Amino acid sequence: MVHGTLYIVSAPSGAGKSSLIQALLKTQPLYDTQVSISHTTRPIRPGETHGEHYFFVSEAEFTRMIREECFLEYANVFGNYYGTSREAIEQILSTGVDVFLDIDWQGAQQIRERMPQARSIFVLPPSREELDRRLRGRGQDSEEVIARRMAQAVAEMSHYAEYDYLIVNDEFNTALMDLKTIIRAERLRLGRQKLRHDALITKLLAD
Ligand SMILES: Nc1nc2c(ncn2[C@@H]2O[C@H](COP(=O)(O)OP(=O)(O)O)[C@@H](O)[C@H]2O)c(=O)[nH]1
Ligand SMILES: Nc1ncnc2c1ncn2[C@@H]1O[C@H](COP(=O)(O)OP(=O)(O)O)[C@@H](O)[C@H]1O
Repeated sequence: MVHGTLYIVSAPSGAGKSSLIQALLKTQPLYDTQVSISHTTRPIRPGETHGEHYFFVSEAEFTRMIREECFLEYANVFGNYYGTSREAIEQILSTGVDVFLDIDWQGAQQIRERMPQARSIFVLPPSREELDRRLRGRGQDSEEVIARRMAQAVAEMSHYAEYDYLIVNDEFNTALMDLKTIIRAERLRLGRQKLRHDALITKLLAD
């Protein structure tokens, strides 16, 4: 069985990474690509569903999961804990499915250390003004929260050079095409193709 690829996607809040991942998933069958659902101690927002956007847990539960080494990575982001379940990821990858992690730069660093074969993608907005517009356009945050997010965005973006790929999400469909191109190229790597086309290669090279 060909092992799936783990993709890390990071971006400052509002750059459009959730929109890109969701649009990508719509074009890929579930047996090819899935997105990991993180655990978080952040309060649930209106419109969010437990087990769909996140698994919303208490700090006591999160601390227990850290102690029992349930997380492949975890980090404190904007004062709340977020973590990726080790068991879920390993199980999905072992069935040959590619998995996307929407995580911050701290989580990305931990994954790179533990799974050097993972691929990482950073998404940048086309300008600070546009990032500000997109945050406001979501209609989700107060003026104070937007100012805080803009400051945090600069801190997150300062880590862009640690990633394998960089996408500027200006025109949405172009950025989506860039994301699909990365995945397609990764699937065409020799190691993966050799396993996938083992029978064909054997036949072609037979005496
Ligand atoms: N390290 C880590 N970061 C995560 C995880 N899940 C989400 N994040 C990051 O936490 C940040 C806040 O996410 P969220 O609460 O959904 O808020 P929003 O994306 O800013 O609206 C984003 O940068 C996410 O990429 C995770 O499991 N691990
Ligand atoms: N290329 C784009 N052009 C214009 N608006 C965009 C683009 N990509 C995303 N958006 C919008 O920007 C807002 C933030 O996108 P979202 O995917 O929630 O960001 P993130 O997950 O990075 O926080 C959303 O309202 C989304 O519809």
